[in-house]
Amino acid sequence: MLEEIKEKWDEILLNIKEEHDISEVSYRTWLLPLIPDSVDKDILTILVPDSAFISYVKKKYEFLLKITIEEITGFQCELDFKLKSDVKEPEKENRLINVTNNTVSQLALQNANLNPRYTFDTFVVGKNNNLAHAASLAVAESPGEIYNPLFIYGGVGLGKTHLMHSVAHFILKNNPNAKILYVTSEKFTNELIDAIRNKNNVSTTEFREKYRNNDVLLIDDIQFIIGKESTQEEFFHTFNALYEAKKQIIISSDRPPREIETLEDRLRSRFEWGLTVDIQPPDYETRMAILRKKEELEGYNIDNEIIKYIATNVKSNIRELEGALTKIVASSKLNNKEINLELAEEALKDLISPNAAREVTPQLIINIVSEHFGITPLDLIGQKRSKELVFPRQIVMYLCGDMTSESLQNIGKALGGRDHTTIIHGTKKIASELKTDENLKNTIDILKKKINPQ
Ligand SMILES: Nc1ncnc2c1ncn2[C@@H]1O[C@H](COP(=O)(O)OP(=O)(O)OP(=O)(O)O)[C@@H](O)[C@H]1O
Repeated sequence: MLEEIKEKWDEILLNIKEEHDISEVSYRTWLLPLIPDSVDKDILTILVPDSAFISYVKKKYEFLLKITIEEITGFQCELDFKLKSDVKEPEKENRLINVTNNTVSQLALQNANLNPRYTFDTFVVGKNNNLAHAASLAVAESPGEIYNPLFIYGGVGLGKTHLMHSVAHFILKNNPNAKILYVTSEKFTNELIDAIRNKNNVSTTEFREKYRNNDVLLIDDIQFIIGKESTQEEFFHTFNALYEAKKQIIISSDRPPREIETLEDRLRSRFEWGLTVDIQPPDYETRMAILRKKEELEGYNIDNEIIKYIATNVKSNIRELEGALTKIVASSKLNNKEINLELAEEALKDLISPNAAREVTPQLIINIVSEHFGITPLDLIGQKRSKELVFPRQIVMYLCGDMTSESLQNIGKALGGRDHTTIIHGTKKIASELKTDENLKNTIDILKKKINPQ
């Protein structure tokens, strides 16, 4: 019987997918990895790659597997799920998940505050994020039902935001009317400050409605509400209201709840009610797969040697990994030169040099501030004077004065060759606004923590 089941296994899995309308990503995550291993009397043993998800696969797919096996092979059986690594050597694998028809409307994405590029299809699964990916997918399939809250933690630029948005996309695709809101903890805090002061005529009641009236609330970088008592208090009530109504909450942080020292105990324990999963830095194979995926998405055509060079040298941050690829392509276009190893080495010398590590420099501040405000470093140091650029530029001036020992001349130089009087003016302006503007204080606080996380 085992032979027949093995022979027809693909057919069985595909049948489940088609008959029960299982999405491509769920099919690849839960069903494709299942392996029929042995038959003993009427018990079929199936191998599962991850222990944390045996119970999920059982709950969601055991019945479907049983009836489909019977339908296709005539074998009436009970199923026993075993961990693959207990039986066989684990395999190395990176799965590129390709789901094409993305039908979530632009408006729904905007309302929920989602990045259209951050979906499960563009997320590369490797050993470093396997569990976080599977947990996110399980939540996307059954929001509010299994892991609530889902708490995802990991270092800078490792894909926490990408995963959170993927869950939201998936839910919106299945249910376009789902009410979903993604927000950073900075935005949550600033809106709360505004509501308490009744700025822009937003009352605390409206604030509460906005956050509590959701099917799914995604809150990013929760570590930044640490130490802010009134925000923690408000978030506590938001959490309770959503949780009691069985609405899904997904939280990200740079560390697990137990390591967020100033987090109130009542929040810490609530964060641990659901499932906590981490994302680690990617291994070499995953870095290669991410670079290839990026290459494919952007339509680049880059020699394998160059991809290997980047994957070997940029290790701990996926944002930097992607940035390295973009930098090489930009450098080739700008200098009108073919991409080769020499050009790659030159383009990445700052990133890869051993001294490039975490010293607070004007360049680091420029990079972090521009990312925070969603502008490019080139625009930030450029000559345009629109409000969206002037404000972050002045913040950079202020932070360079506060966090580095660079001279005004050097700060001006890093900011595209500006005069020292401009730097003094910008710095003073921010310092004076800081005296009265709570939102700005919160933003500067967060930027400082991003620049110097210790
Ligand atoms: N597994 C992955 N596959 C493909 N792209 C990835 C993956 N992980 C991260 N990325 C990409 O890396 C970049 C950084 O990811 P993201 O912003 O999600 O990180 P983060 O962990 O939220 O960072 P931060 O701590 O700064 O908030 C994004 O462009 C994202 O698409």
